[in-house]
Amino acid sequence: MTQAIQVRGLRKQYGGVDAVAGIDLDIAQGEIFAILGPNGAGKSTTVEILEGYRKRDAGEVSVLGSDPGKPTRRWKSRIGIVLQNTEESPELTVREMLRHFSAYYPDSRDPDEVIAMVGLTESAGKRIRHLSGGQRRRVDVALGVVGRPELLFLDEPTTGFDPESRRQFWELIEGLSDDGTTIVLTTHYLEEAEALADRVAVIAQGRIVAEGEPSTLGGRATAKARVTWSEGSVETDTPTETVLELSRTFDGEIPGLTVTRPSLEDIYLSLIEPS
Ligand SMILES: Nc1ncnc2c1ncn2[C@@H]1O[C@H](COP(=O)(O)OP(=O)(O)OP(=O)(O)O)[C@@H](O)[C@H]1O
Repeated sequence: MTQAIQVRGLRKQYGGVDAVAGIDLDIAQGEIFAILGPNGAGKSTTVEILEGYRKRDAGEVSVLGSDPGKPTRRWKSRIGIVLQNTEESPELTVREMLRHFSAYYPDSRDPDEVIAMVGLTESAGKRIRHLSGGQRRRVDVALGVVGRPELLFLDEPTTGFDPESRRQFWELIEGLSDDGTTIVLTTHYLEEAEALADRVAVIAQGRIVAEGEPSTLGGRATAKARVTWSEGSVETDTPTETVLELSRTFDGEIPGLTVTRPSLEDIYLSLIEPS
């Protein structure tokens, strides 16, 4: 499988303190990869190094086959970036902004198509300063994808989105991924990582503490299940058997039955606990 991103032994210090303390990463072409971790864990520093915005102190990094420490114009045009706070021109309309930026790229998407992709068709003629926070975020995303990037970085993309907008955004990202775009996102929403990511990495104190598919991260798939019903609750390795027994006891439907395994959030919280 071709790798979009390869990182070995990445390190970055600020004032003698480790922000990134030796990270290895392999992200395949076409993958949706989520980077999770508490505030200050080193996510943004890592991503900014991959984007070519920050110098590393040590380590080998390859992004789309090039060293992001020596970015070329051509390489930059193959990458889309959606930062946490994009500076936009408040007096331009959404359509003007997109048209303006699309001209920078050799193979850009049609601005109106991108506006439709992010659900802003009805606001295309509005000035940016008249948009809501969530709508501005959609403009950020539109600007990130207008250049038809092979690799898209999204830094906390759905902060401030209402639940419906978030779901629409997830569909947009899945569509981009189906078209072959590699996507790297940081998020504090565990359900977002679960819904979108093929793989996740959890970073804590500058190191990767777990990596894998959301469904199996940290032994999640093999963890004990909790069977709860109206009168009790047990943890068990054999929930099916427990449910069958209960069903016999109740002679049919079990009142208030739920069977759960640890959520991604449960696993995440246990992984980032200070040891
Ligand atoms: N320019 C800088 N100068 C000095 N220290 C910095 C700088 N940028 C980040 N740091 C420090 O490096 C560490 C990692 O920060 P980073 O922004 O990478 O974390 P993060 O995981 O992205 O956090 P968040 O979830 O809050 O965005 C933190 O301790 C932070 O204070």
